[in-house]
Amino acid sequence: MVTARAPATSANLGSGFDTFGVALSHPADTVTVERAAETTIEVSGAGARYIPTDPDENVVGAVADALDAPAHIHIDKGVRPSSGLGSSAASAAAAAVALNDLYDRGYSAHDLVPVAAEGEAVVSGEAHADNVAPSLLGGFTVVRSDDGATSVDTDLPLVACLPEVVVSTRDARRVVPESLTMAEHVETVGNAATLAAGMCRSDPELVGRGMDDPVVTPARAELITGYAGVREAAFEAGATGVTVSGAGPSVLAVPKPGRRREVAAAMVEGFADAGVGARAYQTEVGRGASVL
Ligand SMILES: Nc1ncnc2c1ncn2[C@@H]1O[C@H](COP(=O)(O)OP(=O)(O)OP(=O)(O)O)[C@@H](O)[C@H]1O
Ligand SMILES: N[C@@H](CCO)C(=O)O
Repeated sequence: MVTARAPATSANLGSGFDTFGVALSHPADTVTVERAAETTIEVSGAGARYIPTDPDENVVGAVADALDAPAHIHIDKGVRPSSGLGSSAASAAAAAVALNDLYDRGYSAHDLVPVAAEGEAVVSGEAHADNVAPSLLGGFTVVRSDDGATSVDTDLPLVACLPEVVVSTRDARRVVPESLTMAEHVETVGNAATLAAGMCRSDPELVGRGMDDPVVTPARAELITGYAGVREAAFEAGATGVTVSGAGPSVLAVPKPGRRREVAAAMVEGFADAGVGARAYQTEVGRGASVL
């Protein structure tokens, strides 16, 4: 029997749509695997009743197939599904690490990125790696379709505020604009490059400034009740940048040093003002998945 933990993640970071991601130090999923003739799945924890146990519908079933590693798989969810915090990716990453160890496959964390991404295809129809890469590798990650993932360790406090509403990735992808102007392209590239430089320097001011995105985030913000008020409240409380986490509904903020608690409280209050319950994780950029 092998148990692995894989962290929640926040994809996009505004300017890096489908490209950037970070691992959060918490929350996380924990997956325990035992050799079996056929894969079976059991789920407990946050939102467990919304998660299918059929291996054809759960991300970990696709991971077990990809590794040719049938097992009884128990998923303990710390990351609520449809949260924008990479819930399905956390299960896929933890299962990949646990099954790799159980069956002595010898793959590296980088090798496991496309394996865990097969799990994501079960949920969204596409093998996106922008959540599984940070969940496996930790730190700040950049994924490109043709050459895997690059990761950078960084030291950065974060607040991830999860409201009690559900936005599915499928719905959030439907509102993504099909085109952008040259001016929007130039602004986005400038912001993304600023953010990446900020991550390399562990500089919350640069990261926050680079999170602005004139294209995808405004369209998705419309799906999140209270987003504008939450954003404003976070800035007033000392955030350097605020954006939609992944496909939403979570909202991610980078607090100035020493302001994390205030930013978290302001975001919860911002959602409350819009009549929406929410919880805020006071977290930071963390490590990737590991066997416990
Ligand atoms: N092991 C799993 N954990 C969580 N969700 C799963 C799992 N297997 C299948 N799913 C399904 O995936 C969907 C949730 O995935 P979705 O991509 O919408 O949310 P998310 O992973 O929290 O978000 P995001 O990728 O935006 O950060 C739900 O429909 C859920 O039933
Ligand atoms: N990059 C993806 C992350 C969610 O899976 C999106 O924003 O749609």
